[in-house]
Amino acid sequence: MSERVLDWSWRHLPAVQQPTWPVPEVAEQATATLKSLPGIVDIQECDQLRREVAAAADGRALVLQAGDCAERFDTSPESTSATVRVITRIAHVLSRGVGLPVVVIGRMAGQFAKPRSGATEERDGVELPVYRGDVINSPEFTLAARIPDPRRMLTAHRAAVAKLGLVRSLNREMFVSHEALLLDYESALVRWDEPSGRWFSASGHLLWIGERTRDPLGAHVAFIAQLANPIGVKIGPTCTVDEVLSVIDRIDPAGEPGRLTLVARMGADRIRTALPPLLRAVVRSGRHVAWMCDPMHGNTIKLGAGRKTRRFEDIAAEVARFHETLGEHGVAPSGLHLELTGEDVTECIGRSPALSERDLARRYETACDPRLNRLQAIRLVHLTTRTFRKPASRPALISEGVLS
Ligand SMILES: O=C[C@H](O)[C@H](O)COP(=O)(O)O
Ligand SMILES: C=C(OP(=O)(O)O)C(=O)O
Ligand SMILES: [Mn+2]
Repeated sequence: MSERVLDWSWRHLPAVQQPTWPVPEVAEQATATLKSLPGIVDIQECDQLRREVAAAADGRALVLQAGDCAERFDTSPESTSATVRVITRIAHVLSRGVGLPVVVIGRMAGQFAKPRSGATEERDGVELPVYRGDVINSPEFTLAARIPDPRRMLTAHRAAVAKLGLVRSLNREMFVSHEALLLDYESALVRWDEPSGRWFSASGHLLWIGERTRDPLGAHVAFIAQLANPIGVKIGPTCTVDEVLSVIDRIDPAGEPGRLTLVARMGADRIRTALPPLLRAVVRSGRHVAWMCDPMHGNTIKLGAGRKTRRFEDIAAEVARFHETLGEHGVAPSGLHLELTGEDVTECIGRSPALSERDLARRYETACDPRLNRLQAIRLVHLTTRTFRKPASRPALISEGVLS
């Protein structure tokens, strides 16, 4: 990390979920331009966030990371304001409810790239390349919209700068984050900090690696390991003990406080079996990371018409079971990772606040995954404060055999 030459050997490692640009020269021009542009965030703020995540890892604070699944270039300022307002509000509810300071991080100002389950999408017998986020293509169901366009990387930079300005005018302590998925974009926004002798990503304060790109031997992990920013890694129910320990070794070899957050996204029905072996292995290995709960991505279901939704009850149950599991292992819960919007959308269903399958047609506006609306987000955080518990002490757990 302290060499002034960035290691590009990750370019030779397997990189999944990348677009094939139709004209590679246009992509090269776009990334050359990106490299010459000012960064979006500075390293002092990234360092500040790392210290705050370290407090969350120690149980002295909580992190609330939230925003759209797929952020759009053309999100209106009114819609952004509504989302920042609801995030700010639930951060207060959480803070008051658990009696800890809450660190607020938007999935914003750069959340423009989406990993997908399939390369194509079919509608009425027509098959087109899948939408991969505004930085790559556009969601309209036409061939022209779905062809990857590398010039979108420059639009993403402009949109992120504008969004960060707006977000900061609404909530000055707020940080921004996104999935570091599109390696051409991310690598063009790496900057050198001369005073501290470190490389960092100027594309967002915290970057995370998704469930589909967390291969410890893959390009994403090798790339991100060189950056000084706080880093998140999503872990799903198929993650093995070896994988999680290897990811920690690669991204946080020095055990730096606040450096690494593991974001569990297991699903309400799998968290009680999938998370304990990983937690135990990490605790026993003596590594100290922050543990957050993403109760969204393990609970996506597809309804008849192919529309994705999530049941509010499953989301709330996963948070409760996350708290229960961490409590049993003497580990402090470090916070929540949510997909939400301040708009009154009808994308997730549930009994309270009541929304049924029939309501989905009314305001289903997400470009990728179903988000909590304002009332659902507020209700979820109230429920979260009820099941949150500070961990019992380690010696008690060892004598009970939980950590033996
Ligand atoms: O946001 C997460 C992923 O991009 C999303 O869950 C994948 O969705 P898909 O299964 O529709 O491709
Ligand atoms: C793609 C996402 O999540 P995961 O990698 O956990 O599926 C996401 O956060 O939108
Ligand atoms: Mn998503």
